[in-house]
Amino acid sequence: MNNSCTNVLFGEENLRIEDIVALAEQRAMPVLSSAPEFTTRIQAGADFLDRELRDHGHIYGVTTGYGDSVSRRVPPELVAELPLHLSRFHGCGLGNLLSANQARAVLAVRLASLCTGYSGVSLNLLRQLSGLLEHNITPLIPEEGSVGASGDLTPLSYVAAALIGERDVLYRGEKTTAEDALSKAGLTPLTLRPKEALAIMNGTSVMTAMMCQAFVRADYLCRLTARITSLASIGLLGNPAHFDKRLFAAKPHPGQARIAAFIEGDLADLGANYTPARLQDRYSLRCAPHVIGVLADMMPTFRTTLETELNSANDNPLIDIEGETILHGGHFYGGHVAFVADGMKTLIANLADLMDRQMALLVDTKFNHGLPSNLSGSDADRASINHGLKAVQIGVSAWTAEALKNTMPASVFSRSTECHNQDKVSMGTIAARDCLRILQLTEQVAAANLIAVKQAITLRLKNGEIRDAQLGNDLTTFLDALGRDIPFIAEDQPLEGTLRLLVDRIQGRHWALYGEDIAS
Ligand SMILES: N[C@@H](Cc1ccc(O)cc1)C(=O)O
Repeated sequence: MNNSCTNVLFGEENLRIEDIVALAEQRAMPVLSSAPEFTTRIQAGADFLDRELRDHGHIYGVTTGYGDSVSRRVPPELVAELPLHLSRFHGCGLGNLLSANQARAVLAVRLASLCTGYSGVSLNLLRQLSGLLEHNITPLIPEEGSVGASGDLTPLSYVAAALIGERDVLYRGEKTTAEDALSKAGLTPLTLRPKEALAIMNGTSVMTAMMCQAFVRADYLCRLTARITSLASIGLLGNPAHFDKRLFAAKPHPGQARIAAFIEGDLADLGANYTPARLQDRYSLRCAPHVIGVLADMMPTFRTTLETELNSANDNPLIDIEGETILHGGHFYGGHVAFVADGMKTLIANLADLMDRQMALLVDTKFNHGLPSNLSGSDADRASINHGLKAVQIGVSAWTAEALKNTMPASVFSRSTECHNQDKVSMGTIAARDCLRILQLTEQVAAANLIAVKQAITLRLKNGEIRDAQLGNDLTTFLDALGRDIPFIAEDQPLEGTLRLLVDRIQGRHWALYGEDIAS
């Protein structure tokens, strides 16, 4: 991971997923464009809204109630109070709070949408939103309560609240009131102009933020699973010919071919004298590129879809500045993000399942071609009391089962809600939360497999069944790095600490893997 701090410019070029992740991980600071085209455009949107209100006096969400309450007319003397009500009546989120990292991603993603200039918000609002990021004031956002169409209304109401100095935030690592944090940071609580609460809340920014972070984790896990497959193959005395590029030219899914090439490269130094234990390995080795490759092939599509959403005006109504019109539609609908999340979570859970099968082969003397039971490295006279990785493998089964269970698509569970105004919704935020949970579980499975493959290869080297030189440079460097984190398991020992450390390493994208992202 690159730790140098850069700037991410809002209001000019399209943003990339990595920009959002860098802001979330505090490796970047937001900068609002000072280009006259941008500031003029934003100002023009706010001015047009003011004019519309003055001249015609009838705008959805400005002079009407919200959603199904559209036919309720708000008299001019109450218009100014309406945004505050929207932010407050949606203050009903429940469940776990988003992490500070996630909350920063949400702020950044919402800022990106508002900077497209279709929401009619003031420059002042954009500055305040950017100010929360700059001063690291992160709203405490409960993760439950969004149906993902009508936007992430409830979780985003916590962003609106922080901007106006209501509810709680994290500031300098401490929980405090938004009012207190704004004052300490030298910011003035925002007074919401007409439509501004709706503009902050009426979009897909929570699910999109979650999926930007999921995307980067999925990319790393995709490559890590290829590396684990290489090591599992050596540990099981597998056949490297399964990854021959001629095979993959004959069935040329590009992502699948890349994964096969990664593994083929890892195994290239095994040499002509190496004799695999079987002519054809079981599918969890032989078909690994076909499993990992599906994710690798879908990642570019996931990127395009997420980045289109990220750089879009996901709000309603939109202000068409050039045409001086108000466009009423449904751009708060998170169907695309929901599908990316539902699709990605299935592909990630398949990686968990693949690694679970690989580990099952490694620990079982019926399949592991001469390795000790449960990969225990104990001396022979103490083998009767040592159980090696038995419990870790049971854990892997549990994490895998839970990951697979969570693959139930969320997007098909649309509920008609809000007096049947929102009678078809995306459930994209639930899908994104599932996806993050599945990523966590699969990272745990990968951590366990790292212990297993490292132990298996160490045992092979000890027994002289393979030689150091056969591992090649990349695998040697990787195994050396693992050796600094993972003990050789001779006598039984608790491995929770090692597993947690490895999960942190994975989430921090600690090891360079194949020198490239899958979907860069
Ligand atoms: N998303 C709705 C607005 C809305 C806002 C808040 C609600 O509670 C309900 C609906 C629309 O644009 O039509």
